Amino acid sequence: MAAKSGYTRPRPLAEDAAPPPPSAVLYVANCGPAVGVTDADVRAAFGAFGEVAGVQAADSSGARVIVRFHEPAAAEAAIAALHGRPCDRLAGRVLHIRYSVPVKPKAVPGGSLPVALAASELGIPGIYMVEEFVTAAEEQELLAAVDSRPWKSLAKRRVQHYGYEFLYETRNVDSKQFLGELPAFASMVLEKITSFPVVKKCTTRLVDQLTVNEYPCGVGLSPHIDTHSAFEEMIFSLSLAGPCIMEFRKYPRGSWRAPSMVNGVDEDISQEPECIRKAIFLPPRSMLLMSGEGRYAWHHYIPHHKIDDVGGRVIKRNSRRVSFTFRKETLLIGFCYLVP
Ligand SMILES: O=C(O)CCC(=O)C(=O)O
Ligand SMILES: [Fe+2]
Repeated sequence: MAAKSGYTRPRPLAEDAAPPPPSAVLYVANCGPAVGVTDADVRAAFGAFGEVAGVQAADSSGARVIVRFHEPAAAEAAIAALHGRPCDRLAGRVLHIRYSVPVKPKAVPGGSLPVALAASELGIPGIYMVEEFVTAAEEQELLAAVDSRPWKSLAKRRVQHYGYEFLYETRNVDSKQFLGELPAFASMVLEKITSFPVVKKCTTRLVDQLTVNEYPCGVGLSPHIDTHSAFEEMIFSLSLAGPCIMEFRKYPRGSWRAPSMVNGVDEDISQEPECIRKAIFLPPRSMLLMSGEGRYAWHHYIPHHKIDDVGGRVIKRNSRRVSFTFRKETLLIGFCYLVP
């Protein structure tokens, strides 16, 4: 019996819910090869009510089938005659018959979510993105610099930490363990950061901690907010080598819980209850600034996709993505502010 009919069982009905609308397609339970009923038997039994267009397995149980008539009237007559009654043509077997419903197409992850190409389209206060923040030559230099240094392997990606070690277990920095100044290879980025369009004044150094993340093709990052108490307001993230989609999620008060850590990796809670979702495309060499509401009230998340739909254009993540995330540890006193 052929599978993949494109139809399935109607959901169990609440008492006051409307039943599936009448159609020419029936979902028939207690019927199929697992209970000794062949395709030909089904055709013979249902053919008495009209021409049968097809008989297919409803699922892998072997005991539920989809019967498609050409005419809805035939399906109606079959339900009236056979549902819940012994069927003579099937040796007295009692069938349970309902109208079937089409299988809902599986959503492409993030597929329905429009992806902004600019922060202004995203409309989250405090999120800014500058394209071509570094040149292609600078990008190559930065990649060569980190590739000549030791990576630390996590479950799905590799990281390097500078300034302060980031402790994934506590989502905090080890402020007692100063690893030293940010490396020389990062100074060109640091200079550019101080002239980032919205960053106006800074009484101390703007950033003092750098996490380099290397994501293999298709690997993302679970939804999180960088610990409020560990880092100051501005978090900069430079994308190199490959693009990604960054999704932002704002959860209604109280409905979000922090993902727990499993072997040093965030538990995937991407299927949590309703939230407002927005997404932006981060091309290689772009710099993202998360500040204010965008940094404190929205979780950021990189979906684990190999292919993304960006405004109808299919973007393949066929290379690694390396990000440089610059933050400021909260220990030192000083402040920077943003031009509104
Ligand atoms: O890879 C990125 O751009 C973001 C990294 C990030 O959110 C983090 O390390 O906390
Ligand atoms: Fe983050």
